[in-house]
Amino acid sequence: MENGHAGKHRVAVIGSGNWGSVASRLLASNTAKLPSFHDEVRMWVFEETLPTGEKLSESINQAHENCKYLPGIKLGTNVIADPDLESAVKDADMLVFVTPHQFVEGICKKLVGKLRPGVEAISLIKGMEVKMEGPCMISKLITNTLGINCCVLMGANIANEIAVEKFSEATIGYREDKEAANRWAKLFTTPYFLVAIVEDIEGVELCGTLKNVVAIAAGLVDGLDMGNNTKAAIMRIGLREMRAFSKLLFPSVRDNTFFESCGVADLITTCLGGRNRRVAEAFARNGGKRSFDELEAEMLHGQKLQGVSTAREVYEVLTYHGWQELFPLLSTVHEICIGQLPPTSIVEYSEHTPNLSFVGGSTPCY
Ligand SMILES: NC(=O)c1ccc[n+]([C@@H]2O[C@H](COP(=O)([O-])OP(=O)(O)OC[C@H]3O[C@@H](n4cnc5c(N)ncnc54)[C@H](O)[C@@H]3O)[C@@H](O)[C@H]2O)c1
Ligand SMILES: O=P(O)(O)OC[C@H](O)CO
Repeated sequence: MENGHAGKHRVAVIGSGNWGSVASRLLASNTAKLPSFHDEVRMWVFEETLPTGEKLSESINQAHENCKYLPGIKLGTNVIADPDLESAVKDADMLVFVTPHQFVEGICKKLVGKLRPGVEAISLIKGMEVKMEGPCMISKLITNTLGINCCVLMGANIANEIAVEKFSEATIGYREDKEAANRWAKLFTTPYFLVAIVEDIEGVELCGTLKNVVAIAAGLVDGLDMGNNTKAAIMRIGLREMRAFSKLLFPSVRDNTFFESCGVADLITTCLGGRNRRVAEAFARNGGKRSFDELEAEMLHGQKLQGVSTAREVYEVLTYHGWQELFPLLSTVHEICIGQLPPTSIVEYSEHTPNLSFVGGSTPCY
């Protein structure tokens, strides 16, 4: 990879929410130490005005802290907030995408023709888009729009825990270019953040995407006070549907990927401590009478859920293929989110759960 900066790579982070800020902090701690990287990490900020009247980007650069999305944590003096997307990426040869998935397509369109030649990307975004042609993973959207290689990094990574350097693992998914994956792993690895690489980009990205739908289901059972056994059942059925759905979309997806941090570990941490779970619990406690949008705004103060929109996107794919009955958990979550079913339905479908063992097994049924 040619970087044109006297051998040093320049990193830019596109996104400055909760995980975007933590990822910038982690990367900046490494770029300051590693000789093959330029110290500065430029972080694109979707600009907003704080209640004090100050601009968020100015506040970050003054206090070295993102007081809205990661209060109380110093990011490092080498994290530079930049509200101008074009200027944030102009010198970078390593781009980290970490915005809520619903914004990435618009961002990519703005970046067309603005990147340095040979730039590489990684997506930390958990989500997908559904197009006329079918589902499109975010890494593919980045590659298709910008014509650049894009790996993914997913895992059991609740940002607030990584912000205070509690031990976590993560998984980088790549397609063919192992050297690029290793470069990203070097940039992300710290003693408290251990990264493995896996040649299964779709498997890794679908794990990170689909677990958010299962987390909504886990939150619903918490809100219904169903207890740990029910939640464990939801997680087991959810994992099984995640694997089956992934393999139907991409037969190359590997079973082993579900045993990496991006798979079972992320599913567990999200169903125990994530935002999707928390808001879904409140939704069930309110008997489904207050919408997810309303609860998200009230509880997350600008942070975004990915599970509700992902449930809708997955449902579109299931409906298109006539697969709803094969994926009762994934389908039911969407039907509850849009108010078509009550929250209690989350445990009512399970007796009809079909046998999904055919997917990737010896008895294909279609
Ligand atoms: N927070 C976590 O613990 C965590 C961990 C792993 C992965 N992720 C994933 O990372 C991605 C980003 O999440 P996050 O936690 O950094 O964000 P967030 O939910 O904390 O913050 C929302 C972000 O969206 C920005 N935004 C609002 N409107 C926008 C617009 N119109 N255009 C562009 N940006 C806009 C806000 O400025 C803010 O930076 C998501 O896909 C999420 O699933 C999050
Ligand atoms: O808080 P959530 O539900 O968006 O989940 C955060 C991360 O994806 C956990 O790995």
